[in-house]
Amino acid sequence: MFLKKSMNDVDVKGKRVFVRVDFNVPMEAGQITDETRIRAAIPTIEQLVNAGAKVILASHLGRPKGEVNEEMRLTAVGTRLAEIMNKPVTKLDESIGEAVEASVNNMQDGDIVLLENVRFHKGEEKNDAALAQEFAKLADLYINDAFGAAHRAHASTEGIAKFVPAVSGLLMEKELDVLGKALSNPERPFTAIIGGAKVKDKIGVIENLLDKVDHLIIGGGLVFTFVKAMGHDIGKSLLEEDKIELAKSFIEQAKAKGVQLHMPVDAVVANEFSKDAQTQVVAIDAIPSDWMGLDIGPKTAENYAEVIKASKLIIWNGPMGVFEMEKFANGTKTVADAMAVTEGYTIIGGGDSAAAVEKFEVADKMDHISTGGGASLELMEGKALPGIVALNDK
Ligand SMILES: Nc1ncnc2c1ncn2[C@@H]1O[C@H](COP(=O)(O)OP(=O)(O)O)[C@@H](O)[C@H]1O
Ligand SMILES: O=C(OP(=O)(O)O)[C@H](O)COP(=O)(O)O
Repeated sequence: MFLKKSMNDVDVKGKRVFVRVDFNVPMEAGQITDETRIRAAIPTIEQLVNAGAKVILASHLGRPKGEVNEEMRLTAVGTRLAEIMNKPVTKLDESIGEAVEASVNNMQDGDIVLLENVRFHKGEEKNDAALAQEFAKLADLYINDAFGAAHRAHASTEGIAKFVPAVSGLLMEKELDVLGKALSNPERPFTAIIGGAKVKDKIGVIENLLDKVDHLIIGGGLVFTFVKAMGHDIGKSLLEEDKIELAKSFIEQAKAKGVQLHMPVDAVVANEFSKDAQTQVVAIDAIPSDWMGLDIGPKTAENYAEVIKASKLIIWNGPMGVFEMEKFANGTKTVADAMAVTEGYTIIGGGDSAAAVEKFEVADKMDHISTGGGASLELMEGKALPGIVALNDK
């Protein structure tokens, strides 16, 4: 149950509405390479425009560390947004100050202004109250629609909510609704697939999931810490030495809790981390000492696909191998294809798994692709997200 006030609960006509969105899109040479996050915010923006609000959009882009960085301006995002909306978007070069206030004062109902990258100010990530008040000055109402940044307690995601009425946007509600429902009352069998490289970030998730899922599938770089915990040599594969004991305890806990923990039976190993590396498929207990595991093996991939096809709810976060390189893409592709055909409800937890389903052209077969990687992980871990906690209660 979502107990926070929504933009549907308030009157926005004629109001100056500060909307925090997550326009943190990948860019290459000044070009947006994936506009999913812009498109995901459109329903909120459209509804506000149609209701006669003055729409002031704010976002971060990248990690400029509190300084102006020409490559991290939101100019290209503003241009693209105007094209998608088929409507002018006034992109400003600042996010606070007199010039911004003057532009906002000139807005007509239904107009859209896009502020500059809020992380050009040091106070943003420090959640500085003075900066939050500068943002609040611009607005009669605050809407947080930045699900991807909801796990950050920053001036434009959390601080501002102390100084102006604060409600959630449509994307935020949809993300919380889908992820919240899936986790609070899951259809079973419920399967979670955790892969990728960030052992530290994901170990907490694994622990939390052991209380919720029927099947836990582990792959990617982080699986080798588990393989090591099982007593096998892993050669030069990725290892988080200080997490071996924890991995052992998870294997024990999974048994005790009746969770089926699925681990690789084979792996694709390489003599170096390169797209041109020599490769071979080996049993998981036979990784040669000078080689590294860069993908799950074909038998493992098939096993995982079977579990996915027999599940009613599947959440996937993190690739099964170094899928960016052809030779190590099979595990991730096999999982993506199984996600595409399963009758279960499929959720992709942002980040590289979202990129993978795009790459393997099955994105349109997924039931929900979250716009937040870190945010959906923290939600799965059962953590409260500061950007949501800060909103007004219903
Ligand atoms: N066996 C592996 N060894 C090293 N890196 C891997 C391995 N498997 C996957 N990766 C890498 O993990 C990265 C994604 O990890 P991570 O950031 O944790 O996932 P996500 O972005 O989905 O949260 C990918 O770039 C992928 O190449
Ligand atoms: O891209 C984001 O996170 P994600 O890669 O975990 O989905 C969000 O925009 C948050 O960005 P941040 O991790 O720099 O705070």
